[in-house]
Amino acid sequence: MGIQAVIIVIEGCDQAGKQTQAGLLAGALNRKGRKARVFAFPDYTTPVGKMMKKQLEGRGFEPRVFHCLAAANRWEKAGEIRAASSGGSVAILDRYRQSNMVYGVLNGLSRRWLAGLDAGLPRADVVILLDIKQKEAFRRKPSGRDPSSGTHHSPSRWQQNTGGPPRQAGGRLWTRRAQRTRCTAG
Ligand SMILES: Cc1cn([C@H]2C[C@H](O)[C@@H](COP(=O)(O)OP(=O)(O)O)O2)c(=O)[nH]c1=O
Repeated sequence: MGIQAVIIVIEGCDQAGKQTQAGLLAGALNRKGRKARVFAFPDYTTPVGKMMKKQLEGRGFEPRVFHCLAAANRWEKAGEIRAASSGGSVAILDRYRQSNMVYGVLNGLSRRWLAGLDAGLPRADVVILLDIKQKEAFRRKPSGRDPSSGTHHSPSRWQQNTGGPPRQAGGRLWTRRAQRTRCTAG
């Protein structure tokens, strides 16, 4: 029997170190003789990614449009992710559908609606959540946060939407989704 496809997702708030850990993991797998490719989302190089960038930079940030685009951005890459995770190779995803769920809920959107956008995409085998405190995230990046970020809005706004501070609410959602993900990687 051949080696299973492996998709590893690394999630977490802004500045959690996702890119760094994705790179380290790819390097470690390469040294063990496994092919590994890192995909970072949003991928701003694609046509949809360029639209996301405009949404993040523009004044008229519209959550429904942004989260649709974020899902479409993954669909643009679905074929490449499938190819990169086949035949014993590993696809490492720096943010994936879990981000849309967490930030989407924090933006006041329904889980069902958000889940529908990503339904059918390649599924993760492992989801790793890098959990850092909001204070530490702000220490690493004090300003210039984008409008979809769970640390962008004032705590009171998030309190209204989620019943808790962003990291806590995000953490709970991320954890719940991560627990549901069956771990099949060896
Ligand atoms: C991938 C993704 C990101 N996001 C949010 C998280 C961030 O606040 C924002 C931008 O992502 P981020 O990881 O901060 O990208 P970069 O640092 O390269 O600009 O988009 C979603 O809301 N849904 C998604 O599916």
